Amino acid sequence: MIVKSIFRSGLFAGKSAIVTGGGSGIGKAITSELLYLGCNVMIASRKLDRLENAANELKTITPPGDDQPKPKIEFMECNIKKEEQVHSLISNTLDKFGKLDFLVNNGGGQFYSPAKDFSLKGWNAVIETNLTGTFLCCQQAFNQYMSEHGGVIVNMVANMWNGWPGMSHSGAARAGVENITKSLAIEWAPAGIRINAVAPGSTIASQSVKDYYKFDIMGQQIPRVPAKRLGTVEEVSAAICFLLSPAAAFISGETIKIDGAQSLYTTSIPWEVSGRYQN
Ligand SMILES: CCCCC/C=C/C(=O)SCCNC(=O)CCNC(=O)[C@H](O)C(C)(C)COP(=O)(O)OP(=O)(O)OC[C@H]1O[C@@H](n2cnc3c(N)ncnc32)[C@H](O)[C@@H]1OP(=O)(O)O
Ligand SMILES: NC(=O)C1=CN([C@@H]2O[C@H](COP(=O)(O)OP(=O)(O)OC[C@H]3O[C@@H](n4cnc5c(N)ncnc54)[C@H](OP(=O)(O)O)[C@@H]3O)[C@@H](O)[C@H]2O)C=CC1
Repeated sequence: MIVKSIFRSGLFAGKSAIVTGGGSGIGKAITSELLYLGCNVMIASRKLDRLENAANELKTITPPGDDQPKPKIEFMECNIKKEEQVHSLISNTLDKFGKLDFLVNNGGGQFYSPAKDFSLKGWNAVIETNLTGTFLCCQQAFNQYMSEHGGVIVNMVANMWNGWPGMSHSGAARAGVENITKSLAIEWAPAGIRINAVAPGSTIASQSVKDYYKFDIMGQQIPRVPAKRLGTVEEVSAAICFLLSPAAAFISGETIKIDGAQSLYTTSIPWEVSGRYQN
């Protein structure tokens, strides 16, 4: 997978980024585009073998142009739910690259379930992954580096604007991420930090979605999207690179929806309200 970019070759030359969940799906597309633009990238998540495979695949990416230095890709295991592992992710990245300009909090996920069936363990797993994990990465990046040097952070949320029936744990977590994005945009502005979020519709045809959700959850969505098509991982990556770039120098605390106007039109899951609720 090599994502070409509409951005200027060398735009991020010499910069350094962390992409959580960078070994698959949207995260892999972001990593690919950052490398193409000259940025050194650390990818991190729970599954080391997948990270290693992705790093081997993506290490061949070279920015176009004879005068462009070749960016480096590194990988490490990190469960973003675990504070000590997040601490190590930031400190190892600083050891490898000497700096941390960009943090992309892409790692996350959930499982489909009616709210009445959640176990507390399942609820906590999703909140800790998406909300607490994103917060820990922001906090460690700030405390170990960005408080002194500035930086840019992009958080991943989802189409939870009208609730997220069937994924209400994740909707709650993502709404929390959207709100903390605003709080930190204000608290950390004096340090020269910008922090924004992107909200893909439930329509980004990543390989993992196809693998994980056994029924055709994506195909069902197409009639519910005004654009009448699914989105691509490259379209999410492009929005993130825009937010990381100087083109977005005066944008902070904002969330960009990448959903072909889906969120204006329907809820994000084909959920039918089928009669009166029965206990
Ligand atoms: C129309 C909508 C389309 C989709 C739009 C959105 C797409 C995406 O978000 S793309 C991302 C696709 N990938 C995923 O969503 C990842 C899949 N989920 C996971 O990897 C994990 O479940 C997790 C990240 C959400 C949590 O992982 P972890 O912290 O390691 O927790 P465990 O897997 O150990 O599970 C703990 C606990 O949670 C309950 N649980 C987990 N899976 C399910 C399930 N499929 N159904 C019901 N409950 C589940 C369960 O209680 C687990 O405990 P145990 O029973 O003791 O295992
Ligand atoms: N595809 C879509 O339509 C949408 C996706 N999103 C969100 O975008 C992000 C990327 O999704 P997508 O690429 O489609 O799916 P993926 O499943 O490919 O991406 C999720 C990534 O998060 C990583 N991850 C999950 N839990 C943890 C954890 N505890 N610690 C560290 N890393 C973790 C996974 O790696 P590993 O398993 O190795 O830990 C994986 O690389 C996710 O947050 C997803 O929820 C939001 C809206 C819609």
